[in-house]
Amino acid sequence: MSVIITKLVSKLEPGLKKKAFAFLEKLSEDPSLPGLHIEPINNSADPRVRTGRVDQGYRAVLFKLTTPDSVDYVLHGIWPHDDAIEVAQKVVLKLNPISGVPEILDAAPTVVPEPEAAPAEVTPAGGKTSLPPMLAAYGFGVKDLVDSLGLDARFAELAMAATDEDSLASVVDRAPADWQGLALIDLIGGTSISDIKERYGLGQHETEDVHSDEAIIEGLKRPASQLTFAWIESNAELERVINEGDFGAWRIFLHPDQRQYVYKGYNGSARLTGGAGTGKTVVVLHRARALTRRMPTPRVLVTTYTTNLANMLDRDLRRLDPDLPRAKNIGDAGAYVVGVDAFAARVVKAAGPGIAKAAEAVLGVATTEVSDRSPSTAWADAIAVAGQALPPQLKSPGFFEEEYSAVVLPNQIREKAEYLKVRRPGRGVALDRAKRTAVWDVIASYRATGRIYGRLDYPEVATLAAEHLNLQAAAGATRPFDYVLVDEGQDLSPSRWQLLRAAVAEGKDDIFIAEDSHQRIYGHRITLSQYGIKIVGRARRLNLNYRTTAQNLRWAMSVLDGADYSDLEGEAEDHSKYRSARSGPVPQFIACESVADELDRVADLVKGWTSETDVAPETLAILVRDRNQQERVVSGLAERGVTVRGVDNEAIRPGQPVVMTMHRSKGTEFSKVVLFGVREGSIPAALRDQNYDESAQADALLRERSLLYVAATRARDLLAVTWSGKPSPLVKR
Ligand SMILES: Nc1ncnc2c1ncn2[C@@H]1O[C@H](COP(=O)(O)OP(=O)(O)OP(=O)(O)O)[C@@H](O)[C@H]1O
Repeated sequence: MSVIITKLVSKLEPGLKKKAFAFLEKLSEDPSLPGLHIEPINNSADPRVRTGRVDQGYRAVLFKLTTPDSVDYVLHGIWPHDDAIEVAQKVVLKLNPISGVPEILDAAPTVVPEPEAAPAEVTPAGGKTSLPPMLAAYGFGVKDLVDSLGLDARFAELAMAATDEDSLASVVDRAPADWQGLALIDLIGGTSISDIKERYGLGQHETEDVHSDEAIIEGLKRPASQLTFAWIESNAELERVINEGDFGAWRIFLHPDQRQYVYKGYNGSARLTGGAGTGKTVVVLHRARALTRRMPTPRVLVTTYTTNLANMLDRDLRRLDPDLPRAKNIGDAGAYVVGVDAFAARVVKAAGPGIAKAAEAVLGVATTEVSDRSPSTAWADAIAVAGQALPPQLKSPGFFEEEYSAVVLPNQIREKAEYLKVRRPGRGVALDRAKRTAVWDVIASYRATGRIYGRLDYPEVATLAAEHLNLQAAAGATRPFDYVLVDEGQDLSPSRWQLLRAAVAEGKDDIFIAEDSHQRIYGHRITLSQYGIKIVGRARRLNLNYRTTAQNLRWAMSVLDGADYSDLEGEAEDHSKYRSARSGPVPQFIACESVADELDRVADLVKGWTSETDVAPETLAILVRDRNQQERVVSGLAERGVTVRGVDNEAIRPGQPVVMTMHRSKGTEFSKVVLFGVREGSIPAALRDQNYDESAQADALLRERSLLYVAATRARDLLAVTWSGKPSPLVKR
């Protein structure tokens, strides 16, 4: 006996959650328990309908499905007693005859809201013309939607009347079933009807009896059904779904594409691209669980660039499955979640004196002093000490960081003679022999200082760790992991990739990478194949944005317009395919006269938001370009009577709206977001340190665009963009 829930369960009123859980827990134990009162209803349109007693005032409406193998209950929802009886009398569970997806429908005809008036377009002369319906312009008619896909006829009519993406998104919001809304989004995204049918498993079962219990149970297993219906594996899982509401939906109701990437076996490394909010992290987490559940329990590394994000992955993996086996130490069976630099440091620490061999190979010195990190001024100091022969434009810490991490470390260059000969593909700035010699002098000084103080920088630690694992493997040791999963792959530098390559042997499902090159805010463009990670045809894409409304997404994508991005295999990236399943207000743009004025306006905005009922203050955020601005906003708002919390490395805590840098906002999400100080000169920031090369400048500008894109896509519902003086050139209205 199982309980099958629908998404409605995650939308229960707070006061009802505990009781709903107790009811469903008992139901899955034994439906005949007397307190449950599972009873049929007189004159119900569907004889399988049952009601059950949740408490004195509330009743659940269920369908009882009986097959030779089991008796299952589908929970439709929970309502006050009289409403529940009314619902129970008229609802019917049956297969949609065309799509083969089970649907819960009213037997009585429904009243569908009238289509919204088509938005009007203002002509230059000031007159108004109506826009043509959008789906018709794409060549689709009601017949395609209803007869080929099986969409509800009234819903299809509404969809046909939509004249642009926003009005279509608001129609999608009212879809009678999730798959119907998503099919529309796919259609305007250019997916063919036959591909949509395949993706959602539609229309391949036309001969089934639409009312039989067996056919309905089979239908509930199809990809389209799994967007709305779910079998509950355990009471603990049920409790989590009920308690966490919409925010927990990702744990249960995967999109068919997401599901495929979670469970698919790959003949090697694979890569998943997708815009912000398309569920890449969701796939990484589910896939990590699926891999960890293989028998015997394998060793699974889940990693990403920053510690903050690794902590969030760790928390969410626990939320997804608190019982998942966890590895305590590197090399133990179970899931091991850690930031990539912390992983490198642990490998190096665990090696003890054994790290000397790797240090000899990478740095040319068999040091074992590897626990301290270089200060952020180390390159500037080395340039000051040993950079006299450098041409002025190369006196740049940015140049050295990149040269060291892209050329010197990955090639294990230890001496000047090696550096004079090394190929530097992909590096913009050309270096003749004299320049190379001058550059090497600085690198040698940097290394010498590191040795004196026993310090290494992060890329050095990663390279040492990679070399150590490779040396051990060459001596016959097994690599520490069976599977590696990487989130935010676009931010990793060559030495981190070398480390991850060294952490797992080449083989089936060895490395799974989620990435979005539009969100690269650290590091430089690289291609994976250079570091032994071969994707070869195992790259896939997610296009549906679950987080951001269509209106906010459109603005966020306008920030990327006109810039060239390429993915981790060097292919051009296109953002025009991303679509949102949600609709909301257009972003607000607030031009201010001065910073004081901007703070006044933002204080009013935030006061308004926090005064609304049902708003958890920590779901509101103000995102800023840097730490100074963060402090200014926190104190400026405090002076205006608005208490907000500046968040740096610590986790977000409940109770107050959050102020954080755009960098720190990576991977987070909020209901309402202000992008503060989006003015000329602030973003893009003045790029003083990138003057050594045009391509470095262009890359730095790309990262600035990405930063604004990352920040803009943190908002689930509302986005406001403010500035004082001139707006950033990236702001298009
Ligand atoms: N199948 C789903 N059902 C419901 N919500 C989902 C689903 N997939 C993703 N989401 C929600 O969408 C939001 C974005 O998901 P996620 O963080 O995985 O996206 P992402 O692609 O990693 O985003 P980013 O690159 O911006 O960090 C989250 O709130 C998540 O809960």
